Formats: sequence, structure tokens, C-alpha cells
Amino acid sequence: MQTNNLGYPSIGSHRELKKACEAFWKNKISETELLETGKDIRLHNWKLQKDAGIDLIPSGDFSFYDQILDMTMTVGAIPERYSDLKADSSKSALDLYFAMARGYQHDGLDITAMEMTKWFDTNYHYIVPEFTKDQQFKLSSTKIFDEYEEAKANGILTKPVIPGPVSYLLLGKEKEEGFHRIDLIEKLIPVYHDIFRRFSESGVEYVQMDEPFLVMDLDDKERKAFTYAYESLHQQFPDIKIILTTYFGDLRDNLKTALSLPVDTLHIDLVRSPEQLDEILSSKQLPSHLNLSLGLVDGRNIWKNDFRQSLGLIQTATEKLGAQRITIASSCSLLHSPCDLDLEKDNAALSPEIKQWLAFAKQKLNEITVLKNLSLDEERNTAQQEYISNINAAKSRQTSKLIHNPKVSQRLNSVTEEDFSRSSSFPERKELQNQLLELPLFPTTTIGSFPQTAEVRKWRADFKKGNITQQQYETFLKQEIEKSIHWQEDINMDVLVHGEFERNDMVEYFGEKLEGFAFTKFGWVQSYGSRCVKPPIIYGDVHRPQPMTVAWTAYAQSLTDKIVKGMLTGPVTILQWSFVRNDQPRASTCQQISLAIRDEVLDLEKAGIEIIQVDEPAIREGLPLRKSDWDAYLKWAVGAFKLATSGVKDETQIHTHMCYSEFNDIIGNIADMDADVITIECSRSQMELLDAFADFEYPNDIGPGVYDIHSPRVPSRAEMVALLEKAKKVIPAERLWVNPDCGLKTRDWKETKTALVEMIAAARQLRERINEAVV
Ligand SMILES: Nc1nc2c(c(=O)[nH]1)N[C@@H](CNc1ccc(C(=O)N[C@@H](CCC(=O)N[C@@H](CCC(=O)N[C@@H](CCC(=O)O)C(=O)O)C(=O)O)C(=O)O)cc1)CN2
Ligand code: MET
Ligand SMILES: [Zn+2]
Repeated sequence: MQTNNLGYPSIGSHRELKKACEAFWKNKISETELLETGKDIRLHNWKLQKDAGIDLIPSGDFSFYDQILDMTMTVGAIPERYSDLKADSSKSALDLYFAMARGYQHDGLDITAMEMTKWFDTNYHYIVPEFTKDQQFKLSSTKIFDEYEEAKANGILTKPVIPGPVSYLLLGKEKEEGFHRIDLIEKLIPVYHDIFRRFSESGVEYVQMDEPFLVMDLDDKERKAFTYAYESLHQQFPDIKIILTTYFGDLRDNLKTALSLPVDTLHIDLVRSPEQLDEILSSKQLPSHLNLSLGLVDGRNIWKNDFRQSLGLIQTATEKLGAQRITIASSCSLLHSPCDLDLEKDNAALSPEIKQWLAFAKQKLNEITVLKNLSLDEERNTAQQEYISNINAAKSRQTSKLIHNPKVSQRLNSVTEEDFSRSSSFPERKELQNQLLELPLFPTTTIGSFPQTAEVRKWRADFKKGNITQQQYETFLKQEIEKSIHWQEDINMDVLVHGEFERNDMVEYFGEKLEGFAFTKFGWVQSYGSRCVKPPIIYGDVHRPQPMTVAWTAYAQSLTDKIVKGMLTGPVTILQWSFVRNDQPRASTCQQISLAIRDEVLDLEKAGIEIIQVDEPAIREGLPLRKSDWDAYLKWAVGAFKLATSGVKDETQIHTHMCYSEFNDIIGNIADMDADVITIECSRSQMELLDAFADFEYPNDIGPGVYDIHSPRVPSRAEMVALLEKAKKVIPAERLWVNPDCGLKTRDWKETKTALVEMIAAARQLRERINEAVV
């Protein structure tokens, strides 16, 4: 019996990599220094895993930005627009790499970034590979080999991890018509042969090949690509042991394909789907040589493993296959977990009672080994203490007084059907809102946040450390709000925002104000590139003890005669971006959050706020990976939004915002949410997304984002006018809003100011064109 870890966070337990990358981008440290930081993190992680007793330790899982972008470099799928940069001998491979991730606007070059999108149903984002019809692949990076050798030189034999060829292709996007990316498999496989040849020369024993698409709906062509790819690799390199790795779901109708592939080990996610174990063990197709890696320790949540349940599953598997053929593993990469619970020792916001229920990445490594020891040693001599304390922690959680709040269940029981819909239809509401709000055609607005500068963060850090008083902190925030309101008035913005300066994060901030949530100090998880989040932990019933945003919004509104839009995070997004309790259905937790947001919406309305935005950027992310599971999810997720927003008067305008979303398949459900206005991310895909809204005849108002806020690149007025003209072709002018793709918190003021002035000028130009047409 072996132990296996699928991947470890690259970011560092104190976000060393984030800090080094951002310093490098600002030219504050050299490339050598950045590379050195990467090396230190890798070594630290490998040693940690070795000391924890992990047999199959990953290498190649470390990344300066994203593992899929790393693979794009490895197979040489570098889009044409970077060729000047690539040919420029004064630029390093790392410069090219970051240009692909973030765009490049220096030395007279102006190159857009590659698209970024959600990694399955997580809050991690990857860089989308771009493919052309005559796409060429060529082994172009030695990173994966270098890291294997680096570990070996330090006395650690590792298991290289690479995305499997089928998933790699399916994660990408065709950049021209006339082919399907899966057709490129025959061109791609020779590069995998080159990779395996090098592995073989270096004496690599195991290779982890991630094929998460095996838990998705596949067609026959895609299944055949699996067979082709893995048979080809096995034929050429029969001695390399492949661990075919699936996660985030179950194999279902792809089981037969998975079991037919010539691999050494199949890894399955038993956290998401413990039921699939029986199905696999009883399958007639299960080959007698195949080993199973049991993904038992949850890489996606922070609760301690339930040893009793895991040992049951291990026993079932060993009885059937024998301990020799079983590996104990994390369910997926630990990339999605915070690094180390031990860092929380002085955290007053995490009581010892709650802390004993938790395990972060480092603790999870230990759980993997302890599970192995417990299952090999039936007398439990070696891990007796760990077993007892695990069982006690589970008991303490089941019976804790912290979890259940009778007031919350009473409130839930009193919810009625009417609470889920607005009193009047959209056209009726729109007329009343037009009269009240008096907005021009193509109203301009932003998505909520303004730059979270180092200064803003420093004030907050000082306040949290007790270096300044609450009053000093609040005075500072008020000044920031005042500056932002007056500036928005000066540039002629139509609907203003207060700027979200008081928020550390759009989810963590609300978590901190709600009961039933706990927080970490160092529980950082990578979201994209150098950007991290600290997801709050929902451990108990959720309840809003008092208003959360009303004072800030009302203050902002008091400074201007223009309309200030209230800004809230929606229930599905709060759920999705938190660590969620696993002792009740997600839908129930979500409904509790809905009621808290509903109360806040009504309090904002009472305070005179006429437009309220309830952000739901994560509603698409929460969609189950299999289509047959969609309806059940959409029913409660859409319901949660409606419950949160439907209490208001007809005159109050409800906005929602979504980003990183492919809505084509769920556009009807988005319409069912019945927000008066939806702002969406659109610019990186050149308004492609709008076709879905047009085809469906989406009924309400839409603000398709006219510029990409994830890149420091400033868009031109002409570019935005062109995008708006494109939008106008499919959405009637009376229903179009003008706004960026998302909030501006990650940008600097300098770029923000130029871009928004240009955006408002673009809206003005559209209005003038319409007036001219009328005259
Ligand atoms: N939860 C969440 N998920 C999301 C998004 C989002 O906004 N939130 N947006 C989409 C894209 N993802 C994103 C994820 C993170 C960030 C982001 O900006 N993160 C910040 C951290 C935000 C934060 O929590 N800030 C805290 C802590 C800031 C900090 O680092 N403070 C320093 C001290 C600063 C000083 O002394 O000067 C420290 O703790 O060391 C605060 O402002 O209070 C970062 O990585 O830099 C942006 C987008 C999708 N998913
Ligand atoms: C990831 S969606 C962000 C919405 C939020 N209101 C902001 O502007 O930052
Ligand atoms: Zn957004």
C-alpha cells in the first residue's frame, strides 16, 4: 500500500510566490531572485511531503502562474501574436510566459493576454490554450524534467505530474473555424512521446497524468481519443507507470473507457463520489493488474477527514483487490487548500473548538499517511492516538452548540412562495424605474470596486493589528469614498459606486459580518496568478446580526445628487467562495445566506438606495460538471438569488453581475433570476457571449463589459465604441448599459482613470450617433 499526493500549493504558506512575482513585475527584484524563491518553495514542499511519509510526491506541480500555461509552454503551443516577443533575444522565456498570462504593453508592443477561465467548478483560474487548424506542437520547455532532477538532487524521487493529452486539448479553445481541437490529438501525442522518452532516460518510475475530463460528459470521438493516446504511450513506453488521475466527480458512463486504458493505476475522487468505489470494484471490466488510488482526503475543503468512513472504504477496496493494489491519496491537488493550520495558533477568530475540526494542506498529508498506517495495522498500535483524537473531533462537531441556531430554522420555515418573486413584471418595473431614475441612453456605471491600493491595504492592516483606532480607519475610508464620489461626478459617470474600500474581499467581508462563519489569518488559496483569496469557513447556521453595508452606502449617497448603487455579494457566490459545512446540503446553507442578504437589501432600500447590485459571479462556477445534474442545482441557486432580491418595491432597480462565465447553456435560468440589469464579462471574447443573450432574446437590461480589467492594458475609446456597436446589433439600445468587465480593485488609479474617462466618451459617442440618426 502506497501513499499519494496529487499536488501541493505553489503560493507558499506566507504567499512568498505572490510577493516575489508582484515585485518582479514591478522591476523591484531580478529574474534570478524570482527563480530562487520558486526553488525554495519547491524544496520546502517536497521535504514536507517526504517527512509526512508520502510515497508518491508530485513534481512539476509548482507553477509561477498556472500549470496549464506551463503545459502550453512545454508543448510549444505559443500563439502567433507573441512571435516577436519570442524572437527577441533580450527577453527571457519567463518574460514570454508572463506576457501570455498578463498581456504586454511595453517597448512599442501591445499584445493582449491569453484568455483565462474557471478551472472546472473551482475558484482557481487557468490560462486557456489557443489552437489553430494547422496547430504545430513541439517540445519547447524543460521545466518538468528540470524539476524532477532538482528534487532528485535533493534526495527526493518524485512522480512528475502533467495534464493528460485529452484534457489538455479539451481545456483549450479553437481560434478559427473548421476543426475540432480533439482532432489535434495525433499531432500532440508525438510531444508526449518526447516527454516520456526523457522521463525514461531519467529513470522516472511513475507519471501522474491528470484527465479530469473523464468525469465530464464525453462523446465517442473524445473517448476514442483517450484510447488512442494511452495505447500509443503504453506501446512505446511500457515501463513507465501511468497514474491516470480523475477528480471532481465520478466516472459514470466513462468508466468502461477508463478501465480499458493500459495504465498502472487509476485515481478516483471518493470525496465527491464515494459510491463509485463499489461500481468500479464490481465492474467486469476491472483489469486484474489495475491498481486503484483512493482519493479520500478532501483537497477542496478544510474539514478533518472522517477516519471511520475512510477506513471503511479502504477495507472494501483491500478485501477485493488486496492491500498491494491500493494507494491512499488526496482527492485532488491540495492547490485548493490553505497551507498550514499550525499558523493559526494565535488566531482569536478561530476558536480551539472549531480548530480541532480542521485540516489544511500540511495536516492533510499527515492524514493520508495515518490512514495507511491505520488500515495496515488492524490493532491500531502505530496510530492509536491519531485515531482516537479523530473520532473525538468528529463527535465534538456532531454535538457542538455552535452549529445549530433555532432562530434560523424558524425563519427558514416561514419562507413562502411569494418571497421568491418581484410583485410586477419587468416591463412594468422598468417604466417606474425610468421615471424615478431618469438615466440617459447607454447609462454608464462600474462594477463596484475601485483600486485596492497598497495604501488602503496598509490602513486596514494597521487597524487589524491595533496600530490605529477604528475611528482613524473609518475617517480614512470616508475620505477615500468622498474622493471617489467626486471624481465619478467630475467625469460624468451616470450611476456611481462607493468603491468597496472597506472590503478585504467581496466574500470574506460579508463572512466577517455574519454569524456562522470563522476566519483564518493565513488560510490563503491561489485564485489566479499571484492573486489569492482567504475563503471564510461556514461552520454553523448563518444569520445577520446587524446591517453590513448600509452605513457606507448611505454615506456615499449623502455626498451626491446622483444615484449611488448599493453593492452586495449574492448568496450563491458567498457559498461557492467559502469553505462550506459538509453536514447539511449546500442548498440549505445557501438559503440561510439568502435570507441574510435579503434583509440587507431591504435595509439599503429603507436607507434610500434606489439601485442595488447583488453580485453572482460564481453562479456558473457552481454548475455541476454533468448536465444531468444541472436542473437540481439551478433550481436552488436561482431561487437563492430571487429570495435575496425579491423583497423590494418595483421602483428599486436590482442589478446583478457575473464574470468568467459561459452562459450559452443556462441563459434561460439567468433570465429567470429576473434582475433588472445584468452586467457581464464580455471583452476578452469580443462580445462573443452576447450571441447567447440575443439568440435567447434575453428580456431585461444588459451591460456587456467593454474592457478587460484583468490586464494592466488600457483600452482605446475606438475599441470600446466598436464593441458597443457590436453589442447594439444584438441588444436594443434602450436596454444597453456601458461598463467594464468586472470590478477595478486589482488595477491602479492611473489606468483606471484613463480607461473610465475613455469609456464614458465612448458612451457619449454612441448617444450622439443615435441623435444624429434621429435628426
Ligand atoms: N473570493 C473571491 N473570489 C474571486 C474574486 C474575488 O474578488 N473574490 N474575483 C474573481 C477573480 N479572483 C480574484 C481573487 C483575488 C483577488 C485579489 O485581489 N486578492 C488580493 C487579496 C485580497 C485580500 O484579501 N486583501 C486583504 C489582505 C491584503 C494583504 O495582503 N495585506 C498584507 C498587509 C498589507 C500591508 O501591511 O501593507 C498582508 O496581509 O500581508 C485586505 O485588503 O485586507 C491579492 O491576492 O492580493 C482578485 C481577484 C474570481 N474569484
Ligand atoms: C468578481 S466579481 C466582482 C464584483 C465586485 N462588486 C467588484 O467590483 O469587485
Ligand atoms: Zn466580476
